[in-house]
Amino acid sequence: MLALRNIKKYYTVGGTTTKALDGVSVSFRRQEFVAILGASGSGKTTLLNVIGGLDNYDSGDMIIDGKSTKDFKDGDWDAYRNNSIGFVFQSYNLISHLGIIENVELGMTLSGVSKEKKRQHATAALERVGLAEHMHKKPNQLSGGQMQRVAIARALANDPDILLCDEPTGALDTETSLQIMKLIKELSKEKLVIMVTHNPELAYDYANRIIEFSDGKITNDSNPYTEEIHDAKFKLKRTKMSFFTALKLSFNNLRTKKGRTLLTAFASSIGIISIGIVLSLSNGFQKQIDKTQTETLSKFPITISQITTDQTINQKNALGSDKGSYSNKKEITPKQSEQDKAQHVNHINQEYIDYIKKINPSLTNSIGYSRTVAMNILGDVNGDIKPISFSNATPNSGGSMESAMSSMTGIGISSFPTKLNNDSKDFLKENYNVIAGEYPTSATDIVLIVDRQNATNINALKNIGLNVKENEPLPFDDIVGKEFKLISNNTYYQKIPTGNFIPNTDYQKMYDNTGNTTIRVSGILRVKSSSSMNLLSPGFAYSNELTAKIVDENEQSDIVKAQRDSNKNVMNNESLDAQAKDNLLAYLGGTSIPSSILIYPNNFSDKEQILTYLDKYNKGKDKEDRILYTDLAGTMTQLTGGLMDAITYVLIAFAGISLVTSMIMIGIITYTSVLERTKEIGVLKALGARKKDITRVFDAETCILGIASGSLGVFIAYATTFPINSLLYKLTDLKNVAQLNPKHALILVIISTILTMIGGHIPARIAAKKDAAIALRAE
Ligand SMILES: Nc1ncnc2c1ncn2[C@@H]1O[C@H](COP(=O)(O)OP(=O)(O)OP(=O)(O)O)[C@@H](O)[C@H]1O
Repeated sequence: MLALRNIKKYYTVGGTTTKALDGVSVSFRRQEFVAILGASGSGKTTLLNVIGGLDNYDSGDMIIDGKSTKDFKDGDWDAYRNNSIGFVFQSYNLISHLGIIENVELGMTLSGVSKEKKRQHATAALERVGLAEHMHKKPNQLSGGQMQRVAIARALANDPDILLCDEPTGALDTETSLQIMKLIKELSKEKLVIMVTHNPELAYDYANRIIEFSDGKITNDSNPYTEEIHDAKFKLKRTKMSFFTALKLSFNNLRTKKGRTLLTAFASSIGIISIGIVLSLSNGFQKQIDKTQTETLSKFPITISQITTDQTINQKNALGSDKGSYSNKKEITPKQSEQDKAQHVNHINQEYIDYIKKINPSLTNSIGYSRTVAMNILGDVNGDIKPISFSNATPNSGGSMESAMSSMTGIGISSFPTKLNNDSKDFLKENYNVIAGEYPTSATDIVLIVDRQNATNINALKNIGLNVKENEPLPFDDIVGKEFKLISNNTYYQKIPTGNFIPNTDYQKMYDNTGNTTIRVSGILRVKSSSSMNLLSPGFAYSNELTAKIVDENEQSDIVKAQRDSNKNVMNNESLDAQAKDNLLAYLGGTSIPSSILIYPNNFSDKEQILTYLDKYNKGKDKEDRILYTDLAGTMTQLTGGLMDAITYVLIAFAGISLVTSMIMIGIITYTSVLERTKEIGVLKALGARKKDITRVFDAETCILGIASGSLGVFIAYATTFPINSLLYKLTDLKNVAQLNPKHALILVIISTILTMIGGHIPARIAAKKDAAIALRAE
């Protein structure tokens, strides 16, 4: 059954070597009761540990059922302990946080026996040791003798072949000792029982074979046996503990230390709480910012102007950049300026305009086409006919910088888009209220835009010939209904004998011309809400249709035709390059292609779709053929979005420090738990637990702690948002700023679990590596 061949086990500590087993050779019968007697320190426990596979021998061989154990791996020893060995210790070694029945079931739990079978076997084992009625108690509710009976039941439950008892009666009184001995004697009828004892009387009374031991050697054997080695018929069933079992085991352990567990969970949740609060605040602030931006920026158009800035240009090595070291070259490097490099000319053509027209009409209510065409307009200024204009430029100053900017950004322009179709909303009606007169009814109706205080640009009023002073009120009637004459190029310009064209100066005659178009101020309009503020600049605004009409009328005029054929300015003979000529032709109404296109999206998400559509046009096109757009609202959103993100990251980094602290703390706590549970680790190993199982038990414990602290943290963070919100409401009038995103909450719990498991895993590994024999000797 079991044979030891010249087994040696030496311990060397601090230079001295103890020969705990010094060449032990002995064989045991399948059923017998062997008592091992010997002085303290003679190596009896070491022998039991070696036989039980808790300790490895240094040399020699141990043969079980004909199989040598020389080549046994860790897993084989684990399975051997679990299947073939039952241990009974002097100090019972029951696991106090498990019930009696669970203690008895533990070995079967490790070998993956089903729940019903486990209960059945455990009950039978407890009945056998006479403890059926105490089955539902905890170990600390039993007497010493009863506890030892539980330990015997535990050793029996898995039906092992060998029962190893290390001074099983050492801690019991005489009467109880006798009862236990009787029980063990009974068992020896069906099993091999090897018992270490200091009590020769008990040994002689009960055992049928006595082996005397001294200094690691057998000195006497009352009933020796020589086994003939047959072919190996030894088979092992591997043990396997599921993570769920580990969880249950750890959960029970934590339950017995409720206070400490709760405190630990709370302490380690502080990191999660702070991150939770940071996230909910930044989340809320971002929502507020987005809301404000949607209100103010959603109506801003996407602009496609003829000259624009390429945002993608790499500005790292740009001229004047302050990066890198000083050059020591004795020469200079010519470079294009950043602005020049980034400048991109959009060649807007009919193909592109057709492409724009195909934008899904549900995404935009209006598309504006602004043109740089000059309007030849004459007005009656107190009986005098004079040229007037609808611009906001300072009178007699020529063009303004402002209009160049606004054509790029789409903000503060003076022409409004007309309805795309009957279903779409009217741009003016959507964004402006009439405060005098009416909305335009035809292309030749213009309107005066005023701000919330009814103020408008003084230059606009001066430019139509009104004699106004700053802050001097003007009645609506002075403006509403006012009429001007739009003069066609052929009337406005006259050809002189040199072949050049000059504007006519006989204004009265031109004014009276019957072919003129009449332009009327139909009404005064005021911004409706902050969202439409700045769309049209205060001053006169006219429809896209009006400029289209002017171009239509003048495209074939004499001056335009002449200008088309000449590379010089037909008015003053100045030489023109291609771009200047194009500009001049556009000014005279010679090109139907608009100078800029403004697409007004319905909302932010529709805008994204429009941008995707516009990007699609550029796919596969050469750089110079690409048409770039400006999305001012997008740029601004990105800026503020980036800022909020940056602040959030910094705050999370700070809060993260406390998370790391809690991770270290969990590590320390798990390590303490490992120390506290050393005995338990020993017992688990004696029952056949693998290293993996021990790691699992502690990993499971940290997993529970991690989930608990994560959930607690998230809950406290959530609860804190209420007082924070009421405080912020008092301070800033902003409602419900702090909002914990459920997704974030879940991620935080997961992070907490992972971090605590990492923190606890190292102590768990230490626990797994603990030597079982040493663990069981621990006090
Ligand atoms: N892990 C160890 N490291 C060093 N020495 C050890 C270790 N374990 C046991 N020993 C030594 O081996 C010898 C045998 O110890 P063992 O516990 O087997 O004796 P024992 O006969 O069971 O003693 P007792 O009857 O007092 O329990 C002792 O001298 C002990 O100091």
